[in-house]
Amino acid sequence: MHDDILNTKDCGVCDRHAAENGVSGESLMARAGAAVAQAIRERWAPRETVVLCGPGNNGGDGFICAAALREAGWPVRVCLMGGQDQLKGDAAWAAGVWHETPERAAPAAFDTADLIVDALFGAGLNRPPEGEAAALITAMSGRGVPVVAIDLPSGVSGDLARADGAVAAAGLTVTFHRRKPAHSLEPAASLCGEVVLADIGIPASWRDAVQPCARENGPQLWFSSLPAARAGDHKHARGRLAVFSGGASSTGAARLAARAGLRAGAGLVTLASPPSALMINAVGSTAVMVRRWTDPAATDTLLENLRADAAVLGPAMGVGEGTRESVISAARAAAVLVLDADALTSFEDAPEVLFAVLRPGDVLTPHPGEFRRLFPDIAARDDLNRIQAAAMAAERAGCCVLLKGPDTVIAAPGHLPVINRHASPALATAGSGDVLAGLIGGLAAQGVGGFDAACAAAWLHGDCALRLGTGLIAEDLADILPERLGTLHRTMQRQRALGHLIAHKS
Ligand SMILES: NC(=O)C1=CN([C@@H]2O[C@H](COP(=O)(O)OP(=O)(O)OC[C@H]3O[C@@H](n4cnc5c(N)ncnc54)[C@H](OP(=O)(O)O)[C@@H]3O)[C@@H](O)[C@H]2O)[C@@H](O)CC1
Ligand SMILES: [K+]
Repeated sequence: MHDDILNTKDCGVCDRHAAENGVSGESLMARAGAAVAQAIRERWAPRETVVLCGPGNNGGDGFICAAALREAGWPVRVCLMGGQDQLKGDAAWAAGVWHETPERAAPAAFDTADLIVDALFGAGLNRPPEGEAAALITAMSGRGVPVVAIDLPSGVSGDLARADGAVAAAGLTVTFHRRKPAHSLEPAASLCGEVVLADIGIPASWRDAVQPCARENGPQLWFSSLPAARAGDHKHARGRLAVFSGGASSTGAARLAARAGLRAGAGLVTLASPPSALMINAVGSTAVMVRRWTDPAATDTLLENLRADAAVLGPAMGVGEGTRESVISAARAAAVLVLDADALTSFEDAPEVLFAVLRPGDVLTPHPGEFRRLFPDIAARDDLNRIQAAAMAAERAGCCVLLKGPDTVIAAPGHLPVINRHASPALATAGSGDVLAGLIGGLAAQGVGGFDAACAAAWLHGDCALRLGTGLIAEDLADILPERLGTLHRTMQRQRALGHLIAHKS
């Protein structure tokens, strides 16, 4: 599947696997360089182009790209950092395809360029660029013309997905075979600009050699696990969700989550309200039921009385002993727990107490600050990317962890982590996280497993935001969900029908 993400080391394994199966490195490089030239020609008319080649195979791709552009009539110059006699293997072969001696790379080389192809470093970057390399990168980005990165913008670490030194942000990045973490995780993903994935002919048996490290989120991963409403279902059969409210002055978050749970299809949603919030929640809710909740230590009894299938705890509940006690009590009930915000921060001083009561189907939804409070040692490690950090946290917590961000990562023991980029910056608004927790709770209440519920909710949440655009407020998100779910069902039906048709014809 093209939504697989591979670590750079494993991409190298795929290249070697190709060689062992009769596909040479030269052939891979020929296709890689040609794909970059093709992507450029599809986007720009011929213009003065400078290709900056580095000392490794990324530079080799640059030579091939330059030759292909020249062949198509483009005015192209090639600059090389280092001597041509130092090029090895496939890169040395590719330099021969260019037929000319490349110019010695210098910052002034870009002075007349209208387009720059960055083939300095790719997957082989092994330290922050300094000296000559940094000066070339700075000059590339200072020119102010489009930069097309081959595989990765030079200076970006493909696995850690960040740049620790100089980097030139690209308008287009053409990568090969499969995306690497940097194409999907911030801050690197934004430095890549548009990402084009090119097939370079690696045999399908690469899957015998390596495992992806993650996947991009999409309905194909979880659509079949979504509940389909059946005629004759009554509200209790469609899942019961309980959402816990804060006190009188903090009720909005829980109401947002509860409404989202209903929109996600839960048959019955109850707002468990402390006495001070009871009237406010009753007045502020219609289809959502309201139930008096007084004793944190008896939260399990309330959940059992409600016969809750899932429970959302945390949004504006307050940080402290009461919330801690409620979570620990809730974990004794049968309901799947979705823990957000204050339900996470309340365990900052003793996260292991929380992890001890969680079950595999439960879901934690921390933003980076909350993540740091629960997993300080993991968050402090600069040798891990967000995929690895979330996966390690999920193993430790023993449940699903959804680490929020523009590149939300969802990880759970036994599952390949998923990155959700189907979202919009407009989601950075008050209450949007409460809606997400409610959507997960609503799906979990209907029997969707915690990991699938988190993946589906993250995608649907983002889909609603993309549809609404700038100016959205949290209230809008859940209300547009039925329309988005309808569109998704129709799209998936069409795809299935098309799949049947193709299978039938072939
Ligand atoms: N058949 C294949 O394998 C295929 C590979 N493909 C392409 O190959 C790319 C990977 O190639 P790669 O492994 O040669 O690494 P690459 O990114 O060129 O850099 C390594 C060179 O850079 C140097 N260097 C590193 N960091 C540095 C720094 N900070 N500052 C200065 N120097 C630094 C490092 O030098 P050294 O560490 O030895 O000093 C070494 O010389 C991949 O991204 C894709 O584009 C495609 O064609 C598909 C087929
Ligand atoms: K590059």
